[in-house]
Amino acid sequence: MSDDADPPDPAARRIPAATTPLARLRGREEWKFFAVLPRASRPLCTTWWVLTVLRGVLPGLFTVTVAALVSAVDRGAPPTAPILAAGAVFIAIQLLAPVHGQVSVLLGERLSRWLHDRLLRATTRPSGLAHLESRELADRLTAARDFDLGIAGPPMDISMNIVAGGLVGIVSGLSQAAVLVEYAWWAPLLLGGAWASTHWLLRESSIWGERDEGEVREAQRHAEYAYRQAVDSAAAKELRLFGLSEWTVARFTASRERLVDLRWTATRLRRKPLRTVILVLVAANGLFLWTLARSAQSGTVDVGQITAFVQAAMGTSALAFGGLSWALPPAAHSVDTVLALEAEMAAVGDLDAGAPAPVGASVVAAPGLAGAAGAAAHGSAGAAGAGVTLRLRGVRFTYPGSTRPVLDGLDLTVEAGTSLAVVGVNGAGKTTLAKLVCGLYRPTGGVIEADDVDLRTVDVLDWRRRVTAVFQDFIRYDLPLRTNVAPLGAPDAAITAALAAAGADGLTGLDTPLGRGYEGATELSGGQWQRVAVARALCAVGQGAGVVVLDEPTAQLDVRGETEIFERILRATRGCTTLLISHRFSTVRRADRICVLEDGRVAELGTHDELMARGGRYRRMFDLQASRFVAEETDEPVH
Ligand SMILES: Nc1ncnc2c1ncn2[C@@H]1O[C@H](COP(=O)(O)OP(=O)(O)OP(=O)(O)O)[C@@H](O)[C@H]1O
Repeated sequence: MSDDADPPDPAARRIPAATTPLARLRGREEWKFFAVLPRASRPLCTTWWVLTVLRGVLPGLFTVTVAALVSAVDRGAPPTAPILAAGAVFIAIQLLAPVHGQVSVLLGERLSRWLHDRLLRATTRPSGLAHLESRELADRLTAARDFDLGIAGPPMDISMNIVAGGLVGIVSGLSQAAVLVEYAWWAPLLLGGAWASTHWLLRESSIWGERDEGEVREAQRHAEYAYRQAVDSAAAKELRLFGLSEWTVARFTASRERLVDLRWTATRLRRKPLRTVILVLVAANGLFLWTLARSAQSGTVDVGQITAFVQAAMGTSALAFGGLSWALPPAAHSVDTVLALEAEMAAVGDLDAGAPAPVGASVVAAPGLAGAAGAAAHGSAGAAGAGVTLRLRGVRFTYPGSTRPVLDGLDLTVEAGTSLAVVGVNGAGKTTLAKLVCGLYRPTGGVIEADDVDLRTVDVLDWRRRVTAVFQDFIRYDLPLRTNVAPLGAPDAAITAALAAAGADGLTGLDTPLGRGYEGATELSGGQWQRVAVARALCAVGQGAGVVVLDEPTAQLDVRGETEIFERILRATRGCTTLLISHRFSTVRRADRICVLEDGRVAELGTHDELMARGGRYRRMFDLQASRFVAEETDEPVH
């Protein structure tokens, strides 16, 4: 097989340009925007369109009723019916406007919700992680979220209102232009064409087009990043300690100013076309009004008709450039990006995208899963899942977008039910190895086998049910302790047993929320949180996981706590296959075997005693840490 193939470039996955006019129309962002509205809410969308057409037609009707009134007065006929009709139309115009506004806002909110659902699906569904680490996709995600962030354009509920106003203008302009047909066939074409040309001449969206999109996205990304730093509590300590508050605000302001500049440039771009627009409008309206005046002089139109035609000529101006050209492009762009992201993220993030399973292989259940289900049924922390033998053969791995292999021909076997510690300098690839074993990435070369079954042929979700882990950057859920230990639920007995095994019993009640997000919540220390994360992994073991990956699980614990908890972990995971990553040799030495990772391969492998006797890298690292440790904490022997 071909190893270290270049990672897929998401930008290369764009859909080819459509060729037929209909396909081109359907490919337009504006088309897609209107096409998704019924999916956000069919009743609201129907009401919105009905109100749009009604509000568009009513001004034309008002013109006709007023003209009828003037004619009646001119002829000396009773004016009651035209007065009542004009009054009814006027009241309808006044009433429908706020109702339409409210419906627009509601529809905009529904659309936002629908887009959020799609975005969450796009980011969480792919089985791997590469889509979240791609800069190109991260930028597109930021652009897509603008309907929510409102950085480059108004938020969706406001956009929807502006779009509604713009569409009403177009329908009403057309209905007024239609009145002019009675005067002359060319009049609606002349005036309608002149006013409509402003949409084309004054398009400000050019600045947000392909040419400048990169700049806009970069400014959006920087603005969002600075904003997050300012509002997230995680960054609060360093911002204050290093005196970075003003600096962060300045960075946010600079990015926002850049966006405003880009928009101002777009506005300036309109200066030249503006002269043309004024010329076109003056010429068209002048020609029409001059012709109408001559008709009035010659007596070919009566006073009622003159009233109607002048009013209709003015009403046709509703066709002119307005909010539609301003609000629709960014809103439609967000929708288009959200729709495209689902496929693009899946193409990059799905583990099997572009990497077909070996010929003749079919997807099978994870090894030992039957045993896991049995253990899960018991629901006790003691019923550990069966371990599997993990075998890595010539494993290579290069991160997407990088050219440097992190793992480069790694051969390693961890026998079922044993523990293996992995040590190595920072950046040696220990966490990467853990992520590969967890099935979060596929190797770019070589094979990982579980009980002699190639993991590429195993359903990744099945496999992940067999594996549990404590990562360095584990999640601290702002939720009750119970949910933190068993997010998908488990019997209380299993949760309590897992907490006890992690030395976290007595921390707080199972129903007490952790973190600051809830009333009556308890805030834990770093070490206490780490015990909760360990309990989560041990609870999964009780539920049937047989492979345990521990990436610096005790880094935030004091030395006594670390020794004690690791003993507990080993006891609770007896029978499991355990991969331990740690820089603390007092923990590492307790593993059945230890491997030293260097240059993407195994440099040394053996038990603690074997490696010490060999006097190689492991021994040097161990002695270095032991001597420092003894110097600093003479009362705490390491051997
Ligand atoms: N998501 C990523 N994208 C690109 N490169 C990455 C990514 N994660 C890690 N790397 C690179 O891969 C290499 C190995 O990283 P890894 O986190 O596996 O090292 P480690 O041995 O666990 O280090 P440490 O002891 O510091 O935790 C590093 O050079 C790192 O820069």
